[in-house]
Amino acid sequence: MPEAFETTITRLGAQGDGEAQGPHGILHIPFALPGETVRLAIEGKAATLEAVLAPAPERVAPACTVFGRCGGCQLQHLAAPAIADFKRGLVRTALAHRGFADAVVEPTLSLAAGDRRRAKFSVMRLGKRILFGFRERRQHRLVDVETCPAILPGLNRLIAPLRALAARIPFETAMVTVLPGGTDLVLEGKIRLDLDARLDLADFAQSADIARITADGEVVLERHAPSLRLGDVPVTPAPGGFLQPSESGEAALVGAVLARLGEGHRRAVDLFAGCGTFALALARHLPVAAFEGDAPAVAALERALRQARGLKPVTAARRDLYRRPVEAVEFTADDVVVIDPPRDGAEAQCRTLAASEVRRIVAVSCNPASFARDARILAEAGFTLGPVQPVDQFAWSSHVELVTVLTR
Ligand SMILES: C[S@@+](CC[C@H](N)C(=O)[O-])C[C@H]1O[C@@H](n2cnc3c(N)ncnc32)[C@H](O)[C@@H]1O
Repeated sequence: MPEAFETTITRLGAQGDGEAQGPHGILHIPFALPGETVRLAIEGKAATLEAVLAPAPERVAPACTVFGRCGGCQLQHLAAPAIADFKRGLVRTALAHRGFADAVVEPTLSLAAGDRRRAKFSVMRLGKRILFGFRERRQHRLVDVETCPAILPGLNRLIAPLRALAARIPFETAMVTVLPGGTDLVLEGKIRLDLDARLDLADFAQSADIARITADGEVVLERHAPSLRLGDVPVTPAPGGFLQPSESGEAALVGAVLARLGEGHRRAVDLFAGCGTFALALARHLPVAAFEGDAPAVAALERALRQARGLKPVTAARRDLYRRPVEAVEFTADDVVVIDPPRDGAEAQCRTLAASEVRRIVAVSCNPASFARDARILAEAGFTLGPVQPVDQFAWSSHVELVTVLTR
């Protein structure tokens, strides 16, 4: 039997849930905000928000009708300035946890919501009914969506046609990326494509203006290259390959990296380079050695380099930087290193950087906790952490990125 409980929320936890002291320990209460008096239903350790008795001044009406059920957003009920403060706090806390309590953390650079160029939709078939949308928060169920305020209008326009396609072709997920050069569609789910299905996809590509369709790893059709410009070089990413989630986010991160390059370097080393977001911008200024683990991303970068004009020399190497980080002796004191690892961070790579002669590292991270761990390795080898810039390109989620520089 759930127990009714009234309390005041003390803080927002790392996942964006309100936290309060409950009868048997700390409670995590989704959609409750600090300072609010709330009525909860408690069952074991789980608390559900029943009513907000005294709302916080920062509470706002959510932008989406399925907010609260959909797993995509956690913070639509919080005003933008408070989200920016919360994310700055997440960075501060992660740094303090690793002994950087004195680090300068700048105000969050927040990018507008509604800009995301990629979405991964899931499909669930209930008899004749098709659910098409996003996973529910912490559930396997699906929230049927007709529109999403976090994504570009060009992506929203594809929801209805994709839902109709799902009634004819049994895919389980559809990842769509809207790029200036065309839309890329990646379908997955053990799809067997007979001739009729292939013709159907060709008609769909024509009517919905899709540039390329890939199904379970097979490029089924490419009407033209779904490309974007990175560092002003046309690049066609591999199907579903990593890209920054929005054009504005990409521009903000590239700008922040270039602003921290410093002077007098002979070469930039771009670690975890993807298909060249930073490498191609850096190559306007310096020769670049790019390293990346994903073979299709390296191939995309190499293809782009063959067409590029006016760049300094760039090498692109496929390398698993977890198992085989670039060794200390492969760097020189004249290198500036740019590093942008996945969420797990770059512990092994930072150990070889610590042992190298490198004096300047521009770090980009999507996980303040793994960044702080890796920065501690570098600090113990004499690096000083510069001002840290939080960047929020995932409006309404609890994610935050950061850019900074470490020097010695
Ligand atoms: C956060 S993304 C950054 C990509 C690129 N810097 C950009 O901004 O587009 C991290 C990149 O690390 C790559 N990656 C993941 N694990 C890796 C590994 N073990 N070794 C090398 N690269 C890896 C991913 O393929 C992805 O391209």
